[in-house]
Amino acid sequence: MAIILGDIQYGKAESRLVRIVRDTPRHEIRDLNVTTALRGPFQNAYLEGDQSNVLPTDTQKNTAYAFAKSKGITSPEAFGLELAHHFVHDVDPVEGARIEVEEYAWERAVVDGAEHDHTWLRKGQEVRTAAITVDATGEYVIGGLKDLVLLKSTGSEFTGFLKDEYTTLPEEKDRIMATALQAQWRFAPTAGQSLDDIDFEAVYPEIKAIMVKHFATLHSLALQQTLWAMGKAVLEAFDFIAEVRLKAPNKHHFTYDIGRFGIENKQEVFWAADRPYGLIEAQVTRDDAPDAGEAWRFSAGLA
Ligand SMILES: O=c1[nH]c(=O)c2[nH]c(=O)[nH]c2[nH]1
Repeated sequence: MAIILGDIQYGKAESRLVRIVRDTPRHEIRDLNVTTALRGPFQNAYLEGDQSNVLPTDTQKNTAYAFAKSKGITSPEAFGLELAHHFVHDVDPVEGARIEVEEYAWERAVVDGAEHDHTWLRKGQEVRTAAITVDATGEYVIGGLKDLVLLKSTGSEFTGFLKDEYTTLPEEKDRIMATALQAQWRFAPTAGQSLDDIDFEAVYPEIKAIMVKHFATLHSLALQQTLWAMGKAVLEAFDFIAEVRLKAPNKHHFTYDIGRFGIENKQEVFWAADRPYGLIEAQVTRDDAPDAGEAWRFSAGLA
């Protein structure tokens, strides 16, 4: 019997990085949480304590801060590609890099009816995510979001489900449907196109809008059906997106029994339970999608 070292990677997780562009009185802000992970011949660091191939995680962190100024941040995806290219192409032993980015959005404060130049309020909505991998097999970019909290107060039902001796759930023709959506989409440039041709900044709000629209407008027979509609619509809208992965906790809202107090409840008063929750997941893919390769191999699970 031999004990072997399996998969390895190492890096700096969750470098909080804020970039202000202040070339004019009207500043711009990007607020990121950056995770880097390197893959390559680092076995001897584990087996023998030999650091000769190890680019310190501290250096990886420094590189992210340096690039925030020298390369700028046009999008989480493009920033991740810059970092991944650098580690793989410029740092000799590195064979692969995985960069995961979260972005927290800010909106300008409105003061006396006008947008302020250098004061922002944190936007309370979703966190934008990106996961970038570069290695000898190719380059992979995944965009995404998480914690997009959505609720519709009608237009959702759940009936006709399988029942056995343990089923107590009543059929519901008109219910609240709510979730905190996590979605990730894999970019796959079409023929003649490269990742650099994709306008990640323009695509992000459009994907979010498509998903919100289908959540709102589909009369939902189940959260499963809603996820399918959202994922399919994104693929129909963008030929350079190959695959969408969705994860949706079903944030149950139970009609509260105020009949016990002689008060009728016509879907007006609910108990919003936080746990347990149904967890509905789906992958929606083109049947001719290029191979995902290393795209989904994760590091810190941030994105
Ligand atoms: O949209 C739903 N899907 C389910 O699978 C399910 N199961 C459940 O109890 N409620 C719901 N709602």
